[in-house]
Amino acid sequence: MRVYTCDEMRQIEQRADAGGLSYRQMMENAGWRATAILLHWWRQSHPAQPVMRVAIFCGKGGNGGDGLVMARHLSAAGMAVVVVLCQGQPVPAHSAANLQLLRGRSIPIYQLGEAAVDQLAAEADVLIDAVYGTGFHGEMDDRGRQAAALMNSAPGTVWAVDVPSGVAGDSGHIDPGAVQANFTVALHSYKPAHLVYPAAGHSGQLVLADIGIPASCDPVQPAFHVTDAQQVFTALPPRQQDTHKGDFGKLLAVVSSGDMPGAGQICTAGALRVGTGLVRVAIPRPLVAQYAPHLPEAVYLPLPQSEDGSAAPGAAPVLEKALADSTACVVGCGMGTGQGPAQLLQYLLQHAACPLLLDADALGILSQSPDWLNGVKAPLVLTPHPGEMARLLGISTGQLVANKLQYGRQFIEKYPVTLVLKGAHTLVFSPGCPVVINPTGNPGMSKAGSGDLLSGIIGGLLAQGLSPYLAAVCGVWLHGAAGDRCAARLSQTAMLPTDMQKDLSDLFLAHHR
Ligand SMILES: NC(=O)C1=CN([C@@H]2O[C@H](COP(=O)(O)OP(=O)(O)OC[C@H]3O[C@@H](n4cnc5c(N)ncnc54)[C@H](O)[C@@H]3O)[C@@H](O)[C@H]2O)[C@@H](O)CC1
Ligand SMILES: [K+]
Repeated sequence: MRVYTCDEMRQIEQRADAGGLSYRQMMENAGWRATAILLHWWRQSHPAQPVMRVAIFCGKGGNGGDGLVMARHLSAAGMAVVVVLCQGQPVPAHSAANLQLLRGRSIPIYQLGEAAVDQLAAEADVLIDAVYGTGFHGEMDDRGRQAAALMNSAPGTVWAVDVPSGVAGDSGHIDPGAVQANFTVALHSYKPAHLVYPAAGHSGQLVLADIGIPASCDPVQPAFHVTDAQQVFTALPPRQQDTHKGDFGKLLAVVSSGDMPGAGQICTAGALRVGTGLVRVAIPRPLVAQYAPHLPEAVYLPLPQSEDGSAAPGAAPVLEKALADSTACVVGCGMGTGQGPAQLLQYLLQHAACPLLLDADALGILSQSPDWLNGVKAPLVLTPHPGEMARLLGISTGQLVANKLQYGRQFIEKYPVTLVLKGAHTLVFSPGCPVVINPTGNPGMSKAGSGDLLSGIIGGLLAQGLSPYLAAVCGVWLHGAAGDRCAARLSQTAMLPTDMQKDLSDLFLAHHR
């Protein structure tokens, strides 16, 4: 799946133009393809109504030019088209030329603010948002907001060309007046804002339009990447015949306290289900009897327990031998945030040579002392949800969510870790790598225990020798894909993280692993 930034798109278009596909032709192709897609949808969804009433809201740039091309083709197809110029006359020559082509045809052209426009918007079956595209920056001006408000309040279906107006294609910043589209026709490639939530929620259903640009014009190292099954199963080598458990890694899981025994159990199961050779579980001693019947494959490292049910202060040295013998370590799931767990985390950060995954309570402890990340030798993977990430940064969850890409990038610049920022379309940030957008998963996974399973999956892949970046990217994809299978089997409402273990095995079976 192609995802290119607005800047990359400009370079792609430059290369296409230099290669002989003119800007004017690209605009013609964009308007023509978007028209074909719209007509196909209309004829499928409204078979008894041959004439669609369309109001096309055009800005002054290239996006508006696409709208003007659509006006010509929709009118030629017999649709009742009106054009509303929202920012006066088009500026780029190829947009202006397309306005010129409309003169002399029976297509009414209005200026935004004319009395008839409100009524036309209210009567339109389809409203086309061609106000701003990849050139949008900053805040919407009054006219942009006025056009967006008309489209958003109209009863018809809103189709956005390229990007819903008011949504910044790269950062995903959403202007308060932004268009809420039912459909968005993305030109040549998806833009980050189509896939990164909450901006993605403004696009409605996405349709990708080929506008004739050859793949040779695409960037060699794009800034974003969307994971697919092929990448995951290439990174996970098949298990060879002549192997033993030592070939598949040893994971140390430092997890659980008295009131959260399940978190560590789900994490451990996740690690085992992705094929880890050996999982050692360090938990407060009284929990061992609870765990063992459910997870007989695990090896237990009992820790002294404090009164609050978590590991007691002074327990850390118990980990020494197991840590030295591990190929990865997961810390946090349900372990508590008191003095004992804080000491365990600090010990692991100071002593681990193997990759270390920090989740849940480990992130809670870390938010009190983020400087603990300085000077850590072990490769680190952090798996916060937005609330945990906001606490780590000392900002509100709202601030974080509105600017996920910016905060994620800044964080890995400050601390060279692999950051898995969880949520719909989880993001993975890792130094020197493209930002990865995960396409799998569904709202049925928004349940306690889901993150613990993910930690176990990524931890297990780390233990088997995948790099932090690949372990995170593949782990997040597998977790979401198992969730999608589970939702199809049990419903998003009823599915549980523990159910997803079966789907994880089905997923491996389906890919002959
Ligand atoms: N460059 C090309 O060759 C192609 C461009 N195409 C279309 O052109 C779009 C990009 O065109 P443009 O770069 O002209 O820009 P846009 O059409 O996205 O932006 C419209 C105009 O609004 C201005 N603007 C941006 N932010 C504003 C704000 N906050 N307040 C007021 N005005 C603001 C921009 O400077 C621009 O003049 C693409 O999204 C796509 O729809 C397509 O026709 C395919 C080919
Ligand atoms: K638009």
